[in-house]
Amino acid sequence: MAEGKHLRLILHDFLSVDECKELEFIHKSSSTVGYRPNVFSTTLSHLIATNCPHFIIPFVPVRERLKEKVEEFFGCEYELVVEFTGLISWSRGASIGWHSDDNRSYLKQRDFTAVCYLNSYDEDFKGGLFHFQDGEPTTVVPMAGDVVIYTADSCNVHSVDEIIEGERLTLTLWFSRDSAHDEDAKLISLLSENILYSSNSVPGSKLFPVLASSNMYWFSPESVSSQLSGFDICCARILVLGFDIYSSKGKSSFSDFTELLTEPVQLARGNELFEREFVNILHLLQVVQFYYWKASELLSSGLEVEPGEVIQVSQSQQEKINILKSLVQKDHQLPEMVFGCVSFFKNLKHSFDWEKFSAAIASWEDYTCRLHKDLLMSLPYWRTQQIIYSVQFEDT
Ligand SMILES: O=C(O)CCC(=O)C(=O)O
Ligand SMILES: [Fe+2]
Repeated sequence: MAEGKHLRLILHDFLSVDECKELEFIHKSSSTVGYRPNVFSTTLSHLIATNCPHFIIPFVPVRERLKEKVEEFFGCEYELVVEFTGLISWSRGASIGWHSDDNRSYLKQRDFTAVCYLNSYDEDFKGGLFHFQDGEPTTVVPMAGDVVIYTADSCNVHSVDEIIEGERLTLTLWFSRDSAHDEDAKLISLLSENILYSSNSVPGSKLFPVLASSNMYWFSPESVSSQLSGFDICCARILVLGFDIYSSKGKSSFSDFTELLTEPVQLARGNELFEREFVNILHLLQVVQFYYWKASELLSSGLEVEPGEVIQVSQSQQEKINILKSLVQKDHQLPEMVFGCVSFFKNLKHSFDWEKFSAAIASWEDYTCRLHKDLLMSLPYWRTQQIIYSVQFEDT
């Protein structure tokens, strides 16, 4: 049992670089606008709701190791349940003042907190230092792979400085002694519904994401909460990387852009249009984010790649691209201010390659199929044990 009043633990390099990057990929392709201004989040139940239950697989070993650490440090082996797991990112303007994590009546079940940093102070974002009000250490500098663990009560009052630039990303978990707040039980029940009553039960079936309601993706600047300002975050994450989005649908259906994004879309860059269609904007976003996650190894993956045809954007296609752009972002500077980190995007814009992008499509399919297979094999064990854990299979 740890000593002292301010029970806290800081572990360096608890997560590997690969684990951080994979979770970053999941967040950047699945997040919704969060519970506070300039905050975005990805919960596990949201992944299930948007037909991406397989994205839960990369969380499993990390959750397991964190729970073990917390139980060991606080001397409560086998007593805790995970109450909440989420990827949370904060962009420019986000901050939180002094608080403890159980400071609302509906949060009293929270006993312990673990915050894993998935990217780094100064490199990926500016601002965003973490402070404890009392005791040592007073300041934690977020660095990718590090984790800070503390009691959720008033012994560990803390705050986070305002983000000045970039997007600060964490994997945050809360643990509880109260089994009525067990996240696993809820997730297993949602997973069972998702898998058992859909075509997702077929191994190798293609898993395409399904969009949640459009307001979950609409970012509004603080104080203005209408569709007169702001932007769609799925589109914006693609546009800030220097791409354009094309939908072949006629102008008449542009009146409701949200409908448009649930239908097939294509990717353009400069005056080039990639001919292959994606089933919806989330599918396109996943592949684009996958490209940037895996860029350095894509052409050596050994997968058979069907090269996508690239054609010149015609004038009428360009018009549709422009109309769509003006619908999904009311203010052109805002997305770059929210998601941008100037030096990073400058480098990205120069190194894009369509051949690699075709490889990313094949590699993304392979990746999702592997996760899906893992999920289908694990779920029966999870259902029996009522716990989400890493099941060891002989051939994997
Ligand atoms: O992200 C962090 O460093 C801590 C965030 C926090 O205090 C909270 O979400 O309650
Ligand atoms: Fe907190």
